[in-house]
Amino acid sequence: MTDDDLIPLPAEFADRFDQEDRPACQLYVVSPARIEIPAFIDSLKAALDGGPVAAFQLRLKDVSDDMVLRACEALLPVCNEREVAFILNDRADLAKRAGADGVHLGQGDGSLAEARALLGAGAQIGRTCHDSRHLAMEAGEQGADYVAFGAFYDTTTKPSHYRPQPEILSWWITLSQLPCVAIGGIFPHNAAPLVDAGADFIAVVRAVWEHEGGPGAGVAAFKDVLGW
Ligand SMILES: Cc1ncc(COP(=O)(O)OP(=O)(O)O)c(N)n1
Ligand SMILES: Cc1nc(C(=O)O)sc1CCOP(=O)(O)O
Ligand SMILES: [Mg+2]
Repeated sequence: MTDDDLIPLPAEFADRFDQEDRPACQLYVVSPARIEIPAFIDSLKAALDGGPVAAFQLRLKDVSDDMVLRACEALLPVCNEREVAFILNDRADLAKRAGADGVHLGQGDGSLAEARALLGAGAQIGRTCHDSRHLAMEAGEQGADYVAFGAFYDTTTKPSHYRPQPEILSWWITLSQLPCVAIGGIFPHNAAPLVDAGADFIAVVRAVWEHEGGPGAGVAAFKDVLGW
């Protein structure tokens, strides 16, 4: 099944969920693919103290399981102290061992049902859905806690040939109460169309970690567009 096979919602469903009840869009900070512990502990503290951050994702690539677990051990307390959700990327098994608040799973990162069985009802489980309405509906049916669409803009962090339009966010929030995340090439200057379209979260890497003023300034720069 492709998105072309989807039947449009009947008009009477258009205001099925009262959008007034939806919380304002929040910031979801994703780590660089490589970090140095312990130096990154202070970088994370600076980022999380730069403004209200709802969630932090540890997204390490091409490192050992031991390194991921050591990073979790160092960074989880920083998030816990600030009541920021700690989400581990890719690996439900390591999320369980580390005591993470949840896991983000791409389409090739394993089944949502298995992750739920492992992590329990209280865990936050996110699913990458690229530009696909079908994948998002499937993720919702399979028990995801949020769906992520992207990449909305060009990004060197994770080059992607998927390019959703902001309208997919508006479509999703009309259809589902499950939160949606917008990701990919998002900076303060280009976030407004995604916020306006209904993103519950905007997820960012370079906007925070490559900000010339440091990660705290990177987070603080979202102040106006997120209406803090
Ligand atoms: C919030 C969020 N959205 C999407 C992704 C991408 O996940 P995935 O497709 O598995 O790619 P990798 O990040 O694992 O390279 C994400 N990590 N977080
Ligand atoms: C991790 C990730 N996932 C994407 C997706 O489209 O699923 S885009 C992306 C990278 C986001 O990094 P930046 O904010 O630096 O562009
Ligand atoms: Mg992945």
